[in-house]
Amino acid sequence: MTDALLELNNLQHQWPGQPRPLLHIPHFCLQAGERLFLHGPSGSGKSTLLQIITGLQCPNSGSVTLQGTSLWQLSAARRDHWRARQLGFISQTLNLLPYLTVEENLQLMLHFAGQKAEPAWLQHLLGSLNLTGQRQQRVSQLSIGQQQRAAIARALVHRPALIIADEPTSALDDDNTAAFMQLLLQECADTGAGLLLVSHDQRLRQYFSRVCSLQELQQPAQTMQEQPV
Ligand SMILES: Nc1ncnc2c1ncn2[C@@H]1O[C@H](COP(=O)(O)OP(=O)(O)OP(=O)(O)O)[C@@H](O)[C@H]1O
Repeated sequence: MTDALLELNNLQHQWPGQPRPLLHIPHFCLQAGERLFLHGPSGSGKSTLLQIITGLQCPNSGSVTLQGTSLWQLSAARRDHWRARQLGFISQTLNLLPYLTVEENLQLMLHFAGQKAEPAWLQHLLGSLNLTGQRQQRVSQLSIGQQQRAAIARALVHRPALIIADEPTSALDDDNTAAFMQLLLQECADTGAGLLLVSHDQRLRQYFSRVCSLQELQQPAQTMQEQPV
């Protein structure tokens, strides 16, 4: 028995037209409550890996196991169901609905997750992300940094077991980055969520218990190096 939250085994992926596999990860494990900062050069495959873990892109081979369930063996409907309830994903493209308000975007996420809004939690979440004044504004009327914070709120609103973030601070200033990280760490501590965050932003490394490069994940399991901070 293992209390692994996320486990990858013999994962391989090659995009059509590429001469060789982009990803080959023999073994990777993230425990519940663990916070991992993953980095690597542009184009090395970090976003591709996150798409595979979040159920958006099927790998060529290998397994992605989440809370003991093999993600890519589920039907598409059950995979969607799992994603809505257990996953909080902050993607580079944000994927908010622009014609809805910030609050409506959050309510929609809660609806998909089968949850009801807790007013105090919504207030705390939006306040922590400095979005109280934007709550009733349409996403299309927000600055890019405000949209990024709204996407963060949406990823956390249903209190997921696994939080995946792809460059979540690319449009944030220092104060908003610090506030976001404080909220994220508090959320992981409160709920025991695991966190996998991909970034080029070296300011963020200090907040993580585990830091590694994608290249290190691609080495055979017995020589894999992890670098504590
Ligand atoms: N849908 C796709 N179809 C074909 N090739 C793709 C697709 N998505 C990504 N790639 C290719 O896979 C490689 C890795 O891209 P990916 O976005 O995963 O890298 P990354 O490490 O996240 O980069 P960055 O740090 O710049 O965001 C690139 O060569 C890219 O062109």
